[in-house]
Amino acid sequence: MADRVAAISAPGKVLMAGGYLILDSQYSGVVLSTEARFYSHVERHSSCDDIKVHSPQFRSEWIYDCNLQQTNAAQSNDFVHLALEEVNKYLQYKLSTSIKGLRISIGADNDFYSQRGYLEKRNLEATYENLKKVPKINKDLENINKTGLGSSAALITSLVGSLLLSYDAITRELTSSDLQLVHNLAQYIHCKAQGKVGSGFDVSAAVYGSQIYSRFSPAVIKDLIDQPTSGESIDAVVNKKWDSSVHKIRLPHGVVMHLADIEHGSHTPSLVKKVNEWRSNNSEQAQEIYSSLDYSNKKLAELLAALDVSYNSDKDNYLHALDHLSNKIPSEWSTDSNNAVVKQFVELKSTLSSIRASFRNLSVNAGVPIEPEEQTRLLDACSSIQGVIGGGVPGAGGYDAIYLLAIQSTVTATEIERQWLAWEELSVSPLVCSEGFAGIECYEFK
Ligand SMILES: Nc1ncnc2c1ncn2[C@@H]1O[C@H](COP(=O)(O)OP(=O)(O)OP(=O)(O)O)[C@@H](O)[C@H]1O
Ligand SMILES: C[C@@](O)(CCOP(=O)(O)O)CC(=O)O
Repeated sequence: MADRVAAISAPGKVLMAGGYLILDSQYSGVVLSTEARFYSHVERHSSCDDIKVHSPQFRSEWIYDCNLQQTNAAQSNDFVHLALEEVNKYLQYKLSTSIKGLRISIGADNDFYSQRGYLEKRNLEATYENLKKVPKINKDLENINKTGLGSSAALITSLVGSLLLSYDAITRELTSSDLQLVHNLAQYIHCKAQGKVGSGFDVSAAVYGSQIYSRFSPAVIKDLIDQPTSGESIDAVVNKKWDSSVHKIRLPHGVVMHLADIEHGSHTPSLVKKVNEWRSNNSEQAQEIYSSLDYSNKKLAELLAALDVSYNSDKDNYLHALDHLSNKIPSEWSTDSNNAVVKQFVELKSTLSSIRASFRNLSVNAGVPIEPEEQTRLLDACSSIQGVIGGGVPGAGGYDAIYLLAIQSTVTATEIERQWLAWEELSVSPLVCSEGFAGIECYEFK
């Protein structure tokens, strides 16, 4: 019997707008958290000292002694190990307690990993219906192929959160100071585990949910990254307010995100390296493209907020506008309407298309396939489906994935799925999750 149980989940992320720009703190990005979540369940047992971490999807268990040395032969998991070590140092310094006697279980919703192999083996197509029938936290994966939802950020965030909760370093209410602590600890642990300091939007989405994000200065965590850490040095960094900024947003009422995983992937760090090199050698041209991207990214954020206001101030008119648009193919949407909400939706459509145009411009000029031609053809075809507002390549782009925003309707969802599954140039398959809005949450373990 466990003496104590703590369980915290954290969502995945989709960076709709702001890829590359958000590496620079003067720009912001629009990031949505997903319904797909990562779960960490921690049991405390006074009858033992060792720590066992079980991951059914990785079909692995990692066992550590009370000095956090791994004692079993499983291939080490640096993300899990570092999270345990750093939280332990923090708790020893802050609460004079060491972590020991733990049974931890970590699992992710299926969308974090491609389920194609599992379905193929059963001669099933990757339709929404079949994907929804795959057993929750499916263990039967021959290969773990990530879909780009940010598994390591969600893993570290949920694990750090549930460890802190286990030792009462945060509360079940998840107050703003609790969230700040989980964010700051998870953020630097994730950077350290990945061996690079990115913008941190993935950990921020895992903690706070859908948001407009601008990054923290890397200098904030420099000491923790460059040197061996101690409880004192960790405490000095994690218990202060950082200079990142988070403004909550959500998708407007009646709008859903459709995500597709593309089999042919891209290596994000190489894309980032090439874009940064090009930017430093072509500063004037880069500034022009970054400014136009920034303009459209900000416009997107403004429109999402404005549509939310429109819905809350006059629901009938808003629903009427949605109904009107959902019955038309996108090329027939027109700003001529005298309905202000229709105009906002038409602007949303053209803003998504401007973001894509600027990304293509960046692709051509930097010589980096951010929206490769294959994705252009796919996105163009999807953008002409009735009820689809627009879409793009999330995050760093490349061949990994696409997202679409669409008016919520079964007819539209069915047509999107049909088109993806029939697409021949690329192997495209849907994920089942849409936007989730929320960040970390306590959950009851069943
Ligand atoms: N279910 C899991 N169980 C244990 N460890 C996991 C699990 N999921 C992810 N991890 C850890 O996260 C690491 C992957 O992190 P990495 O930073 O390479 O991917 P990522 O950028 O988060 O991927 P993506 O955004 O595509 O999901 C794995 O090597 C493993 O250590
Ligand atoms: C290119 C970049 O801005 C976004 C990468 O996003 P993703 O991992 O492709 O979802 C890098 C970063 O923000 O750390």
